[in-house]
Amino acid sequence: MGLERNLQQAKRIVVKVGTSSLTHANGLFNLQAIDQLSYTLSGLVNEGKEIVLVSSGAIGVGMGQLRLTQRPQSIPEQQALAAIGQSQLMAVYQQRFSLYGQKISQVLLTHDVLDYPHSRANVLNTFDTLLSWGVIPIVNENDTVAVAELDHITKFGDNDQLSAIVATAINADLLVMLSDIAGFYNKNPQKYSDAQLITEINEINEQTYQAAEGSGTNLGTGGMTTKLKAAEMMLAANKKMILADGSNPSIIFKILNNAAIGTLFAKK
Ligand SMILES: Nc1ncnc2c1ncn2[C@@H]1O[C@H](COP(=O)(O)OP(=O)(O)O)[C@@H](O)[C@H]1O
Ligand SMILES: N[C@@H](CCC(=O)OP(=O)(O)O)C(=O)O
Repeated sequence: MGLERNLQQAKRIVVKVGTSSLTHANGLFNLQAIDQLSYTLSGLVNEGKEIVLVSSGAIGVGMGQLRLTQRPQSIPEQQALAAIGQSQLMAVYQQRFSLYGQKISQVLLTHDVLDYPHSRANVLNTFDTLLSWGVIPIVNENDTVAVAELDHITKFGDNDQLSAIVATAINADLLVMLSDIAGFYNKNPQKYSDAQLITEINEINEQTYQAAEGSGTNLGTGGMTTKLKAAEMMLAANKKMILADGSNPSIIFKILNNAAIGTLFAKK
């Protein structure tokens, strides 16, 4: 028997959306997904929820603008693409959210700013103020500066872990991670047709990581490994995370009504 989900009680919610949910394979906007996302998150704010959106997509949108079909290998080119794509992404969000009278804001962060007390306090004060005003902060990694000295390949461009860092720092009740897949499977479903969806995970161990592989697309970055790391952070903070299919973001309404959707990560 799984846990009672009890997600209707979640008040402060972080929603993370990956590149693969926001853009088509050719790098152009998935307008249906963005429209649904704007509508859904605005509706939740109207219900009294506090919503933070962690949105990837800057590099993918930048690639679409320059008509590139392959993600460049070099970090400076990826950073330049992110700089191009981020403003375009925000322009589209601004337009779509304004249809619902919803105010949004841009918050660009690096993973480490929450490690230092001074910058952490500034970031948390900003989030608290925006949320108290009913504004949705739209967070992305500050890709121009986000190159960790030692291991930029895994640290650069990882909004999965950033979303969990933000969710735990602002004491969110729930992280909803939307991806291009229905949830966490016992093996990579892009490779194995008999892979099975796991509906609930209470503990993450070596075996869980063994089932997680990299991204299936040209645009996604972390694949399942970084999503599991995010889930591990949420569990350690005794918070919940749901991993679900983001092709139709209004799925969040069903998730908050405790429908049996996606994979729930929660401590027993
Ligand atoms: N065990 C697994 N369960 C589900 N998906 C997996 C698994 N292992 C690897 N994957 C891959 O991870 C992909 C999702 O990660 P990613 O492409 O980075 O998405 P996003 O852009 O949403 O961050 C899936 O489409 C799938 O190809
Ligand atoms: N910050 C970068 C990428 C971040 C990232 O984690 O991408 P994804 O795996 O699609 O969630 C961007 O906006 O393109």
